[in-house]
Amino acid sequence: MLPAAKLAMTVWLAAGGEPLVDATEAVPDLVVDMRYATEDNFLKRKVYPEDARCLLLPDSARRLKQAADVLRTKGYRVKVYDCYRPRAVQWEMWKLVPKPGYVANPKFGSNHNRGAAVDLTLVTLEGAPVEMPTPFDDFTPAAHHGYKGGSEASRKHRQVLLEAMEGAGFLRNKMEWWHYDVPGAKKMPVLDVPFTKSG
Ligand SMILES: C[C@@H](N)C(=O)N[C@H](C)C(=O)O
Ligand SMILES: [Zn+2]
Repeated sequence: MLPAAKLAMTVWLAAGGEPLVDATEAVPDLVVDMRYATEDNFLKRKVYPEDARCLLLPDSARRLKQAADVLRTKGYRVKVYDCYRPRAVQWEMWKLVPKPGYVANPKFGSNHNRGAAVDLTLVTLEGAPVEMPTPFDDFTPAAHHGYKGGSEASRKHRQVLLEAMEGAGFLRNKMEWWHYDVPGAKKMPVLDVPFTKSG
């Protein structure tokens, strides 16, 4: 990769805080499907630029690599749907779904706004979809970790993902099988920087 491109992979906080890193640097086989950069999301419109990357705090990226390394040995790769999310987008989400648990109140900030949360699923090593209890951002009880319905395979996959993520120190969101936070996230600053800002 060209040095300039590598440099552009890093977003520095306007206030001089910790830089966000591109998660594909830590997890080279990461499948990136940034849903909010498409119309295939619950807002039904693009709220990110088309070239939005999966940006995370270094600690989040390190933990994601740890989980991905374990999952690979079990025959899975990780596919991310969302990583860092500008706070302005959080407000757009909250206007539509003001339900804490499913969407964090932007007044306090989502851990996505801190680069300290990731929305993800499993795919096979070849990148094929793996059955989960619900589609991404299905804000119903079927998305809860305690949900006992759906197929046995979907519950097993949810559990495989959960064990890998908790093994790497992530914390589950009990209402969304796809959402994980890093511990201590709330101490990190809420951000509203673009996906491409560097240096
Ligand atoms: C909107 C959904 N993908 C999500 O990330 N929800 C959590 C609770 C959040 O907004 O932080
Ligand atoms: Zn999330």
